[in-house]
Amino acid sequence: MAKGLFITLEGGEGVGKSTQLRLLQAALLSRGLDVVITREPGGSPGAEDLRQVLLFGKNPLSWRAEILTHFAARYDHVDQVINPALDAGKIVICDRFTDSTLAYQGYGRADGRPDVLRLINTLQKELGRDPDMTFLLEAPRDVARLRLAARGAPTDRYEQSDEAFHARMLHGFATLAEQHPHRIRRIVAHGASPEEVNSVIVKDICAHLQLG
Ligand SMILES: Nc1ncnc2c1ncn2[C@@H]1O[C@H](COP(=O)(O)OP(=O)(O)O)[C@@H](O)[C@H]1O
Ligand SMILES: Cc1cn([C@H]2C[C@H](O)[C@@H](COP(=O)(O)OP(=O)(O)O)O2)c(=O)[nH]c1=O
Repeated sequence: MAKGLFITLEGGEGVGKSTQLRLLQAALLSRGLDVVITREPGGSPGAEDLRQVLLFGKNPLSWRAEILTHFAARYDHVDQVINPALDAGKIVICDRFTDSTLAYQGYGRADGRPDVLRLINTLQKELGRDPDMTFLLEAPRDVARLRLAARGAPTDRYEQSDEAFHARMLHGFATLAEQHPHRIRRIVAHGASPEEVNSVIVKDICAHLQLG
């Protein structure tokens, strides 16, 4: 069976993940590579339904229910979209994946509580699909907030969380990057144009694929 490449983009809101996703798709397609772009929560029809509940549902879920719902969406997305594309030898690039659950639910909501991290890591292990490469886009929170205000999309449950939540979440991403230095590459996502940020990421992917 052909083996594809599974790449994820991570980071706080407004750091430029969606922008990089589109630029990466174009850059890799122009090199003749077969690319699928997708996002979480969502990415499959059923998971997109769950996204509405997670981001815009009127009633807050308990922490266990919130984590299980993110993983219900993720299992459907992996089963119906990500695994079939990887099995067909494609490059799959996903805007957010399990590192976001660890950072937002594990660190942002639960401040790194061991039982919460354990539940997330157990669900991830059972899922059986880990990213091959992860790009963690980093920009100061003030810069990201200005970009979000300029973007003007409707704000979801997580964007409305207080600054202490965001600080814990960003600390979570930094901790994950320290724990997984071979998989997670930290990318400076401010003070440079989207195209300049993109060229750093494309270079890294091409080196991984041993392309010139
Ligand atoms: N390197 C960059 N410099 C300045 N603005 C950027 C950069 N990358 C993205 N943006 C802008 O910032 C806003 C948020 O970017 P977006 O890709 O939607 O972030 P995310 O998906 O991480 O929330 C968008 O309006 C986008 O055009
Ligand atoms: C995948 C995932 C996302 N999230 C949050 C992070 C984001 O605030 C939100 C997804 O919103 P989205 O608009 O896709 O991201 P962004 O604002 O970065 O462009 O869901 C979690 O809390 N846990 C998760 O497992």
